[in-house]
Amino acid sequence: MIVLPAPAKLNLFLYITGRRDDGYHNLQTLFQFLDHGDELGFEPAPDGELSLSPALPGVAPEQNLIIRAARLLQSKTGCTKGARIHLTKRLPMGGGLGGGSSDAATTLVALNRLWQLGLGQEQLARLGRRLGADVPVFVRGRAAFAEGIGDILTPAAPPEPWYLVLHPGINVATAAIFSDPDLPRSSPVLSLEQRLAQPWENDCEALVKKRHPEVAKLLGWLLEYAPSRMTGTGACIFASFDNREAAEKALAAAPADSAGFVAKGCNQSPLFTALRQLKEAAPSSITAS
Ligand SMILES: C[C@@](CO)(OP(=O)(O)O)[C@H](O)COP(=O)(O)OP(=O)(O)OC[C@H]1O[C@@H](n2ccc(N)nc2=O)[C@H](O)[C@@H]1O
Ligand SMILES: Nc1ncnc2c1ncn2[C@@H]1O[C@H](COP(=O)(O)OP(=O)(O)O)[C@@H](O)[C@H]1O
Repeated sequence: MIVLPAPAKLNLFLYITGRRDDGYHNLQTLFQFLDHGDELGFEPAPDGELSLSPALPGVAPEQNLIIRAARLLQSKTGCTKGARIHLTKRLPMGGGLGGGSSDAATTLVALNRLWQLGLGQEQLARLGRRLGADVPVFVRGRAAFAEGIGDILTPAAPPEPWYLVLHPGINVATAAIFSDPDLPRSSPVLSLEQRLAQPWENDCEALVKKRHPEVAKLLGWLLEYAPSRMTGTGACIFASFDNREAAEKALAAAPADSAGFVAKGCNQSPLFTALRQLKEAAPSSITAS
């Protein structure tokens, strides 16, 4: 069995620069990975069989991005091999941490190798884009400044601090935020250098705080410790710290109705770190790109 991580991401900043004819929005956002996330195990199975265990509560297997990624790979390549996939789910769903997208990306990368399909990263990222706007950055595995709908990527190397990530115990539906008339949609298009030099903000934050007072309350609490923001369309918020101990200390004091974790920011995805380690351990069974 191949076991690989599906790390979380943070949107260190997120600006909405316009609405497109297809209903999607153009963004300027900075993605960074965390050394915390889901974990997936992959075993070969015969006759194109695909199974996922355990099932995710509230998500039918055929709707799960893991099965959808595997089916997309089968149908695009005509591959008749199958897989049994085991999921250890740690990331909250609808938390703005990209868990579903990361699961899909890890599935594409892992099955490309398990089934020896030989697709390149570019092809996998293009397939991933059909599953979700956030999938390509996880397939590429490098911290990035993203434009377009989040899929036009320029590698970036922001500082890699320790983060405290807190979840207020509610889920935010990405589509509901993007369809709200009150969402600001007219941030200017700036260069990466200009964006990095300005204060880092999230255009979705004020609206999510208004719709979900739980997010506003928790953010108010965290701001007492360190500069804090929301990731993606929420519901999770994060603050950066110089060291792990300071982040752990804030976590220990967090309100009882929140949940959270401490993790390190990573400009290289833990998925690719794990693939390299696997390659070093057994060069013939798996290759990292
Ligand atoms: C905005 C972000 C920032 O990371 O939010 P989070 O989901 O992580 O919170 C993501 O790009 C989300 O990516 P992902 O979750 O893959 O989005 P998708 O499944 O493709 O789209 C969900 C819905 O969000 C809206 N959407 C998404 C991305 C985008 N650039 N413009 C949009 O308008 C669309 O209404 C779409 O129906
Ligand atoms: N493997 C998966 N993990 C998480 N969510 C999934 C998965 N497959 C499908 N979904 C659906 O995608 C939605 C968004 O999930 P997720 O990526 O965790 O949130 P976000 O985009 O806010 O970070 C979930 O609410 C769920 O309905």
